[in-house]
Amino acid sequence: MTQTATTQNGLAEKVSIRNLKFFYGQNLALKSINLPLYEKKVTAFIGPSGCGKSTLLRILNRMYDLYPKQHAEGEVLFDGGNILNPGQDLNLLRARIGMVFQKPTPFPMSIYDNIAFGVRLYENLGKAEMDARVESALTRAALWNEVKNKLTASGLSLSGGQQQRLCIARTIAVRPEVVLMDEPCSALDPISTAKIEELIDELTADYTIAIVTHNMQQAARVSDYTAFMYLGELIEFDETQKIFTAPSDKRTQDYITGRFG
Ligand SMILES: Nc1ncnc2c1ncn2[C@@H]1O[C@H](COP(=O)(O)OP(=O)(O)OP(=O)(O)O)[C@@H](O)[C@H]1O
Repeated sequence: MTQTATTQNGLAEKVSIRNLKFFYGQNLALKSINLPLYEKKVTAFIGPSGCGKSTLLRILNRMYDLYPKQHAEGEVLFDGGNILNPGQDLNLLRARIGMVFQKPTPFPMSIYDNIAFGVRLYENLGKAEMDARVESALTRAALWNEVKNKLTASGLSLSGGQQQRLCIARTIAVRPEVVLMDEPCSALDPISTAKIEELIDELTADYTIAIVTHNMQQAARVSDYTAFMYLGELIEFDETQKIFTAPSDKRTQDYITGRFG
């Protein structure tokens, strides 16, 4: 049973980040961040290089656990539980909070198996059910028509833009609740970028999405909420339209108008 807190503005907080600090060794990279991710909304993280956007995203599915000497303090509440707790089941967490990386990273296996591989880790589906799951994930990721006749071809044989859509299909095939995207279009041409942006728009019907982007226009186009970060701090969080038309903080204003960063 999913529990989600509803806030005063009527939106449900799928993830609540509270007093979050993050350390690389002794270095404090995030300074007490407080932020909601609203359910079935897209939240963009923007800010100059090194401000902590990727660090924040990687905390949300405990990617940092793979590295010694990195640790987080505070709370990241996901359906009421703190995912930073040592007892958190990381496999389960990563099935529920999936991630798409900057560079498309298909597995060196067939298009079909790229999708089925992750599903098999969590579910024991029969052939017909798995076929249906693969088709629906590829359809949701707007890739089915391009690959339906070559599902046994290697995922690596696809173009960069197709590979990124394959990675998105792979992520949603395990039916996560939250999808994290770390600059998902930075390695793509404008047409593939437009496809991914359309896809993000469609996915928001079912998923809560957090996206890191350097591209201001992209943040303005795809997100409902925007968090502006600077030097490890969250400077401003608000509706995207407000951030881009009437930000409260001068540093946000300077950044979105290209005065620094
Ligand atoms: N593996 C690491 N070890 C030590 N410090 C790190 C490591 N990764 C990031 N940092 C530091 O943490 C801070 C935040 O980095 P992060 O990559 O999260 O920023 P970012 O906003 O995503 O930057 P960019 O836009 O350039 O990707 C920076 O000061 C960076 O130098």
